[in-house]
Amino acid sequence: MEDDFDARSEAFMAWLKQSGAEISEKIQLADLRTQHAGRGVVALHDIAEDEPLFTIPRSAMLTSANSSLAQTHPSLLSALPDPWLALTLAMLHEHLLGASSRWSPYFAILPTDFDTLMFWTDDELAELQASAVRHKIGKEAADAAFREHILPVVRQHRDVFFGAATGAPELPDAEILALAHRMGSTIMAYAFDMEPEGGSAGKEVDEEGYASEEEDEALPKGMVPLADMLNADADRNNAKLYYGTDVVEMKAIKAIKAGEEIFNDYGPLPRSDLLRRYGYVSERYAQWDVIEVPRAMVIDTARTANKLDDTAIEERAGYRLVDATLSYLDDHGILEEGYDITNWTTPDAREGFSDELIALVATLLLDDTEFARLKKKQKLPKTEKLTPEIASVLMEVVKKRAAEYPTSIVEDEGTDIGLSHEEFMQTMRNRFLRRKAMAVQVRLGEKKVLQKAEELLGEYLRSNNGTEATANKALERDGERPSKKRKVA
Ligand SMILES: C[S@@+](CC[C@H](N)C(=O)[O-])C[C@H]1O[C@@H](n2cnc3c(N)ncnc32)[C@H](O)[C@@H]1O
Repeated sequence: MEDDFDARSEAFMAWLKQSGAEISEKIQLADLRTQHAGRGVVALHDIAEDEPLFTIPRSAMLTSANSSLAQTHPSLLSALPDPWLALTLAMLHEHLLGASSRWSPYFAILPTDFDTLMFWTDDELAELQASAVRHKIGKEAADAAFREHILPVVRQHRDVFFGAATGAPELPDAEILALAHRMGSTIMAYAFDMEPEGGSAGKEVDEEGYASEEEDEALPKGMVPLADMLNADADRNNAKLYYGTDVVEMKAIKAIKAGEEIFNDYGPLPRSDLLRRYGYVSERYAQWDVIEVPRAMVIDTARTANKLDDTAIEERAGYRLVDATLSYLDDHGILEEGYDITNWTTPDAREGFSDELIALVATLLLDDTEFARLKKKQKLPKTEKLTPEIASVLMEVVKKRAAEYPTSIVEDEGTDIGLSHEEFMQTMRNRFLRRKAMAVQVRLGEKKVLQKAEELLGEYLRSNNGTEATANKALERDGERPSKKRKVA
């Protein structure tokens, strides 16, 4: 490779050691560009489980509290509404300081361009077809936040950001915003949540130890040099960052063989979110792919199945086109913008659907008397098992959602099957082809979740006589309900 890639890696490692980091002789910062994975950390020798890989002093981390701006103008940072914006401004200032920044050798190895969805063109985004991730990119929201909170601060404090203070020439608004996006996106893909000593204290985690995205967003962010050079590949994680008082420590959590890559854990993300946040996809994340079905689609489908009128719908679901009212389901925390259908690990059709989605459909399928009884008891329908009526509605939703994607699984699979390594690298070097290939993986994963849903719901309905059950629903509502009554609450 003919650029200064290796020289920058070496300068970074030397700077890190001077900053007080202790780094095991058994690991190396490696050039993984032939795998299209930038830099990564690899084992040079066998490493035992629990062995320390490196220790970074908290003082070497780039946090808003450690930054140069915090030393000279702390009020500019404390006035910002969240930790992400504070670190964005601190990093923007540090970037303008250039060679005078304490972190300049670190900045020299951080990315300057990204494949995260924020930076895709409309044509590139169109390759994601009907993926719900297109509505979650947050580009406008980030842009609005930078215009409201970053740009005015930089403009009002020209003397802090430009000229003699930093050595940087004054920049036009568009360039300041572009820099803010670059720093903001670096934080999204590289920063760690700065947990207090002892790990995830204070934040609520699920049974697998992951906090919700909202929970994570509230934590202070910090850039941890070298810890953020670890790539991730779903469940291949073999190292973990531990938080001490003055240092953070990366330790092996499994035995690692010489030559193997050392991986962190970015979480159980569907490929859509991996692409949105980190700008890459890998087949191993397919296990966490989801398809989101919009609430309105579920409600419309259930309403048609149960012939509910608008007043009844509004009372049950708070669904009104103009003015969403608080409703029974909303009060019970059931109403979400959309519902994720997740991948199956068993042949049980019920598995991929959340309790909230089942509760929504089940409530909308109740007749008036059942609904009144449920409301009186302030309960929700039971959601442990599917019923043929619920399965029929879900089947219809799944088919409607699948119809929103213009190409089939077979067509998508034809686009990138059997690439040689050279062809793969060729694709990866071309920005449009690379992004298209990643978009195809995302949309294909979502279609496969839908395909599985259709297959398992179909099997369930065939063995539970679902079609007949749906047809009976209208009769039931007209008072000809068969005597075999389903207990719902
Ligand atoms: C925390 S950084 C890891 C270091 C990064 N490779 C670098 O060179 O700066 C996260 C970024 O690394 C890349 N990355 C991480 N895991 C990867 C993988 N398994 N395959 C390809 N790229 C990966 C993505 O670009 C991601 O946004």
